[in-house]
Parts: sequence; C-alpha cells; structure tokens
Amino acid sequence: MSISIPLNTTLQYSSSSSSSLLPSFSLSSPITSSAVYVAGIRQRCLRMATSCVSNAQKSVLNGATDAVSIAGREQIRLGLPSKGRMAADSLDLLKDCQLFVKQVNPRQYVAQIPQLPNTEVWFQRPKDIVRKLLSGDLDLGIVGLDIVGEFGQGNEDLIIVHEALNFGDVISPLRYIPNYGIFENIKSLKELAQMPQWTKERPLRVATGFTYLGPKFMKDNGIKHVTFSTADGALEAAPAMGIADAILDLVSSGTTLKENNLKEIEGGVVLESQAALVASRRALTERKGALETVHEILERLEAHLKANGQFTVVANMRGTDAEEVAERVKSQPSLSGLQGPTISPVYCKRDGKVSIEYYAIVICVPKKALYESVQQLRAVGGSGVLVSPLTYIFDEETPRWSQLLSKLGM
Ligand SMILES: Nc1ncnc2c1ncn2[C@@H]1O[C@H](COP(=O)(O)OP(=O)(O)OP(=O)(O)O)[C@@H](O)[C@H]1O
Ligand SMILES: O=P(O)(O)OC[C@H]1O[C@H](OP(=O)(O)OP(=O)(O)O)[C@H](O)[C@@H]1O
Ligand SMILES: [Mg+2]
Repeated sequence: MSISIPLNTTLQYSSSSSSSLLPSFSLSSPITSSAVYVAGIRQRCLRMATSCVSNAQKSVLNGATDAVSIAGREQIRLGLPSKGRMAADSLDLLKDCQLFVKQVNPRQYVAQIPQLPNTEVWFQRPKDIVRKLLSGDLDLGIVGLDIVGEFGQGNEDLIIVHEALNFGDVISPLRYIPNYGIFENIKSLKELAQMPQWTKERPLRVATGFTYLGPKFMKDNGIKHVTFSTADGALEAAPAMGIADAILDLVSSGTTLKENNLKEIEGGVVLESQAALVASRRALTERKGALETVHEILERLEAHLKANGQFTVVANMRGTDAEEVAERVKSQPSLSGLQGPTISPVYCKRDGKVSIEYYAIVICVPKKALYESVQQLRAVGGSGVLVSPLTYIFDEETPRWSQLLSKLGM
C-alpha cells in the first residue's frame, strides 16, 4: 500500500467537491489500523488541496451527499463500471449505439468517446459511480438499479434517465435454508417473520451487502426482531456457516442459490434490477451542454434498444391496388407494423409492357412474433418473404425525453 500523486506537480481539482476521494466507512465496517492511517493522510492532503481551490468546493467528510454548486469544468463526465459483470456490457451497449469508447489501456481510468467530444468517460466501481454522481464528480453514469437504490438512498439529485438498458438483469430476494431444520416449511416472508424463534435476545440474522435497503425493507415489512451482518461477497455461504438465518442478495440465474441449498421466499423480492442510465439533476440543470448530451445519448439508446427487439419483414403480394392489399394485410393481428404497413407497387415488365400486379409490403415485427407474422403474411397471399435485423428506430421524440424534462420541472 502506498500513496501516489499526479505526475504533473500542479494539483488540479476540477470537480465540485473533493469528497468522493475520501473513503467512507459505515459505522459497522471494520477499519484496520492501516486503513485509518491512510485515510488520515488523505484527509490532510485534501485539506491542503481544498484550501487552494475555489470556495465552491466543499470538503464533505462524512458522505458525499451535501449540496454543492457545479464547478466550472468544461467536460461532461460519464461514469462506466470499471470492472465486474456490467463493465463489458456497458461498452458493448454504447458501441451498438455508435458511441465508441476509446480506452488506450484497460488500466487507464479515463477514456474518450470521439462521437461526444464534450464528454469524458471515467471508469469507476458501480457504487462509486453513484457516490460521485451525488458529490458532483460525475454527471452521468451507467449502473444497476440495485446500486442506485443502495447508494443513492432515495436522494432526489439522482435521476433515472433510462431504467431498462436490457442487461444486468437481477432480482434481489431474501432467501433461507430450505431443506432442513426450522425453515423446512417456511414459504413466505410473512411466515418467516411470524416464526416464534425470533426474539429480542435471538433475532432473525440476515447477511447482506445491502446495508441500507435490507434494514429498510425489513422495517417496511414490520419485521422487528432482526439483525444484519455484512460481507463483500459469497454471502450464500453465511447460513451454512451458521452466521445467518437468511440472506438478502442478488439472484440472476438462481444457480448460486441452488448450489448453496437456499430457496427464495414469496414476498422477499426487494427490487428488480437491471442496468440504467442515471444522471445528476444538478448537472443536467446547471452544467453547460449536459442536457444536450444526455438527449443525444438517450436518443441513441432508445433507437438501438427499440430496434433490437424487431425485424424488418419485406414480402410481395399480388393485388389490384395498394388499398386492397392494405386491407388484407391489416386483417391479420401481427402485421400492423410500427405505424402500419408500407405498401409500394412493384413494376414488372412483361412482353415489353410495364404493369403492376404485385405490391411490396414492409413491416417491422417483434422478434418474438416473427414466425407467427410470416404465417399470417402467407395466409393473405404473401410470397418471397425477406427478413432482416433492424439496427435503429428513431422516433420523432423519445418518450423518456419528455419524462426527463418533466422530472426536471422543464
Ligand atoms: N448474477 C448477476 N447477474 C446479473 N447482474 C448482476 C449479477 N450480480 C451482480 N450484477 C449486477 O452487477 C453489479 C456489479 O456486481 P459485481 O458482481 O460485478 O460486483 P460486486 O460483487 O457487487 O462488487 P465488487 O465491486 O466488490 O466486486 C451489481 O450491482 C448488479 O447490478
Ligand atoms: O443467480 P446467479 O446467476 O447464480 O447469480 C447470483 C450471484 O451472482 C452474484 O455474485 P458474484 O458472482 O458477483 O460474486 P460475489 O458474491 O463475490 O459478488 C450475486 O451476489 C450472487 O451471489
Ligand atoms: Mg458480485
């Protein structure tokens, strides 16, 4: 463990608060003596640094949520997960939106997106992305909704711009050992709560990494005799180790759960989570260019995500005129397309004469309904059906944009 400083000797603090550089410890976190020592030195360095920077930069020592004004940095900052399950998926999603993150080396934590010249990417741990959005050190971020809930703690400065980026799907249920002992017949949170075993002296012990959401959930559900312990991972081991009666953790495929003899209980889902685009309200309202940037990112995301679930289907259909073909196509439930079918005449040359006997129809169909749609097309005389993937669907305006403006009171 050692201390490092920037290579150039001028200390540059362009952020609105230096708070997020500080380690934050919850009361229950064990702090080793070496950690305390480093924290002390960091705090002193920061005190020196903050005395050199503008008064607007407040040093917030216990948490990063105090309101601070927007500092005068030029670049908009987007936080992406630096590692873990969401890191590669975030980059892939942006790439699919034609936003190419140029990271020179995987160990470098800052990167550029040439398509958004006023924006910097900063790679951070998901929980730090949320903390830094609150402290004003980041303006936008991609993180799981579980992390937004846990570390955002309902702070109104955090705005969910897009809540369903289609990756990182997880739910977080409360689980317990199923096949033996006192839990054998317990199926719901209610039954778990009503077990006579839990008393003030011997409360229900829950192991969880969600030290904010966990206690809140139990309190909201009226469960009184409960205590919490925490760990950084592999929580599923806690019941078998005798450390906990139940755990509150993420579940995705359910494999870890099964492999550790745990079962989900009804009413135990705290939240359903997937990747989201999150922004700082202050940044969007006060930082020059931030709203325009989020609009562009949102448009690209929506266009890609909307298209992702659809195919373009082209088919030829014999008919007397476009209206008659349209009637036939519209008689089928899965062939209405986004707005309705596009129908255009096919000009055929026969015996030296040009005539219209066929019409080409173009529709978008949901991927899931593809085969059904092809069958319906055939049923009304469609032939030569061509199917291709759709890359983008740009609507007139994305519904999430107007929702965002109304959240911002604009
Ligand atoms: N099994 C999973 N399936 C899908 N997404 C998950 C799963 N586990 C975690 N995630 C999502 O990825 C985020 C980061 O989880 P990850 O496992 O990469 O790190 P972590 O274990 O929570 O933390 P650490 O940074 O200490 O390793 C989670 O907050 C959640 O949003
Ligand atoms: O339902 P599953 O698909 O099995 O996934 C669930 C597991 O995935 C995550 O753990 P991770 O692998 O990130 O390890 P960790 O416990 O060290 O965070 C999560 O904390 C669960 O333990
Ligand atoms: Mg994990």
